[in-house]
Amino acid sequence: NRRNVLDSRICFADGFSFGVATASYQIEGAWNVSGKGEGIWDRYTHAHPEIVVDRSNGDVADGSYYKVKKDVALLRELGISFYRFSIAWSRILPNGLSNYVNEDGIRYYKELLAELRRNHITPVVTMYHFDLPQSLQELGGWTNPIMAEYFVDYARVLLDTFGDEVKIWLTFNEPYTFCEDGYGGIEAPGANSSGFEDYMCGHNVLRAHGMVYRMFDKEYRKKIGGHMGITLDFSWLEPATTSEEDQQAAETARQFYFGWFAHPIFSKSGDYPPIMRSMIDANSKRQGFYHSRLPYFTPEEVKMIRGAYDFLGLNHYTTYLIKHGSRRLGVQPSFVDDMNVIKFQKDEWPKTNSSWLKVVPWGFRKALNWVRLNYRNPKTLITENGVSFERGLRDTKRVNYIDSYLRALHTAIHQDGCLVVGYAYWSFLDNFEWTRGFSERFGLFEVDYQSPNLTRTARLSAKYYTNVAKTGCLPNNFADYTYNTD
Ligand SMILES: O=S(=O)(O)CCCN1CCN(CCO[C@@H]2O[C@H](CO)[C@@H](O)[C@H](O)[C@H]2O)CC1
Repeated sequence: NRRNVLDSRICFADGFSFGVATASYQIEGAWNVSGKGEGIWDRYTHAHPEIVVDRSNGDVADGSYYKVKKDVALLRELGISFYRFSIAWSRILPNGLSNYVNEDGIRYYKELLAELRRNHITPVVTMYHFDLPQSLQELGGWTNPIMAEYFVDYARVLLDTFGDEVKIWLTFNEPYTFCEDGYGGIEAPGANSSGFEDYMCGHNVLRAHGMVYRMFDKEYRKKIGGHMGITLDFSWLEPATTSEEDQQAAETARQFYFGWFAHPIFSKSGDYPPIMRSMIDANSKRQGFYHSRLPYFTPEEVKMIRGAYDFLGLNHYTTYLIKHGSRRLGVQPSFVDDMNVIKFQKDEWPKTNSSWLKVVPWGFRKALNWVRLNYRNPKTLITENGVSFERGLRDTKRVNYIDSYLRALHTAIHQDGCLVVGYAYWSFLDNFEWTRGFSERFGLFEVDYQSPNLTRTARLSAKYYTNVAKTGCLPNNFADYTYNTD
């Protein structure tokens, strides 16, 4: 056992696993190498460099495509037990369709998986982390229902090709983010028609997820075994005051931001959250539409999607306050208008290098308990939690963030009974932070983008995290401050 009775450290259960996470477009580079097809983030950053604060892109990024051996050696040094990464759809199927498989793309991921196996590191693979093949976006992308079928074809190629080595699969990373910010906002593909295409995107992503899970469950599980889930992002949403209105507004916001995708899959009844259904139907009617802007599932689809999980992948970074909104008439239909709440953060909450990311560990505990209570305590893997701070190797603030969030997680598990089986820190390396480019660094390892071989250097947080991963306990001598965790 890890500890003796006088040991004051906080320790996680022996079976609890620590890992790190990355995503293909953010680290690989080699955007047009060895047969890889163009993806929507390649197109978007090349056509609209101004959308990224430092006008950078993922053409080169961390060059991870060329650094498999070196990077897995760093993972080994970190002492982590699993590595979450994503596969670039257009590296496997350059034009998105399964009629042409790019063998070199297969080779790259086979090489990575072999290196991980040699180092006894378990792979956790995300099938889709925002990087849709551009050729499929030209067909309307996720707003086109046929995209679900194309995703099933892609998933089948992945399961056939990698199913003997990969036992933990995530279909999607953060559908809220790529549907709302992508089809309703400024991220790729930049459709920017919120209130319409974001709901179409979400509808087809949920269908795609359900179809792939049922295929996995029926055709692959007995052959290759394994577990399949989906990763959802859940910022905790706290009522700004104890008023009935604000408490109602916070619950509505949780259902719109998280329940949009969690309720159809993890709730007992399935389908969209009732509050989303009723508010969007009513708003659409009032706005003169014959059909609700939120599509309807058929009864068969509700059944297919409900319970389509072995575990929940949960990303959590921060917390917001929610106030009730005042009904605004005549505005452009949008997700935010449908929800009709005011979202903000307290000025005194500790800041980071990302404007949206405030350090609020107690929100992590609340989010986990809301999941436990609303979805019957599903087996949960924390697939991302992390923080951006200014550059520098002595990143004590990042150590304090991780230490405080792990304390909140420990309380949620050991006091509240949340069934969390592991934790991945975001991110292994500094990487391309979407519209924030390389200006916001999340890595345990600093990447020197000026150096020709993109040198990786361990920060203090890498040493802290190695101690945690190897002992399963929070060391007493690293963090010099604990943020409020209750
Ligand atoms: O509030 S603002 O309007 O100023 C912009 C908010 C943009 N958000 C940021 C948080 N992200 C969820 C986490 O997103 C995750 O976290 C990591 C760090 O961001 C990303 O690198 C990962 O790819 C992603 O999975 C969703 C998009």
